[in-house]
Amino acid sequence: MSTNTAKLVLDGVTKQFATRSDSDPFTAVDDISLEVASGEFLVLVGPSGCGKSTLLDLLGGLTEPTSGRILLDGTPITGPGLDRGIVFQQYALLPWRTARHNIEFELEAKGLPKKERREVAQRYLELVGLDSFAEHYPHELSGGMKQRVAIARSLAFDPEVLLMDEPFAALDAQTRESLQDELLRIWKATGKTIVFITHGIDEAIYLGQRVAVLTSRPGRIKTVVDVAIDRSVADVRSSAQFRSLRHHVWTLLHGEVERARSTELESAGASHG
Ligand SMILES: Nc1ncnc2c1ncn2[C@@H]1O[C@H](COP(=O)(O)OP(=O)(O)OP(=O)(O)O)[C@@H](O)[C@H]1O
Repeated sequence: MSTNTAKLVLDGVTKQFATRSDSDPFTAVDDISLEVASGEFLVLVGPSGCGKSTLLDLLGGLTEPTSGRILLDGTPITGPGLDRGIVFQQYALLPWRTARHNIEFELEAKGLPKKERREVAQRYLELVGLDSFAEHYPHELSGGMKQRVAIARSLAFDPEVLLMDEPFAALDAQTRESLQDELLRIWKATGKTIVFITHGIDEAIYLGQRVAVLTSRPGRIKTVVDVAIDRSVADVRSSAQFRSLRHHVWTLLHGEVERARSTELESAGASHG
């Protein structure tokens, strides 16, 4: 049930897709109920195809639930809105605009006057450590820098909720780790509510205050794990607490991956039988 402090409430959310044949619709997300508190960093982790992106699309208002409801500050989400910023795996920057102008472009749509656009873009370029690359075009930036611009662009809108769909998946390990640190710093500085999707167990535990583990098809909430670790120690990922949580989440996920594999084998066997 919803509480006053919940930023997002998912209440019995199911999403089905029509299939080509006359058979039953395909259930991608099944009866998910979950609350995300204001200012919380929640990570969704689950096996491939379990409905993570579908869930994020639902939160973004890009698609509607078949049943159940999603509330933002107590009001049902009916479509995309400036109160939610989405960061995808792909950078989606305009190639003919500089980093600065990519950020300013979206603020134009928001109707901000020129001077203010410039100031806001500058602030967020600084926040993601790219002020000296402001006049560079996307092709002159590394993958990590492009993703920083994409994050800065989303933040510049000042959305209350940031929805991130595997934003660091395409990056090398070092860049990913430094962007994870940067995101945590930004989250602490801005107090945004973040819903972050990943395949990576380490990434989930490193970033999340809570990690929601999804089941394989259809996607349901298997468990929500509280990440109570001491983040002030050096090399958090090597700490005993971190390793124990990693093992816990790995065990939960591994069971789901095995289950998905045997279901696939069964249906392949049935269709050949
Ligand atoms: N528009 C659609 N029409 C039909 N089926 C869809 C549609 N979108 C997603 N699906 C199906 O729903 C299931 C969940 O997809 P989704 O992309 O949400 O999973 P995911 O957990 O994000 O996967 P991955 O981790 O591999 O990115 C998949 O089986 C997918 O084929």
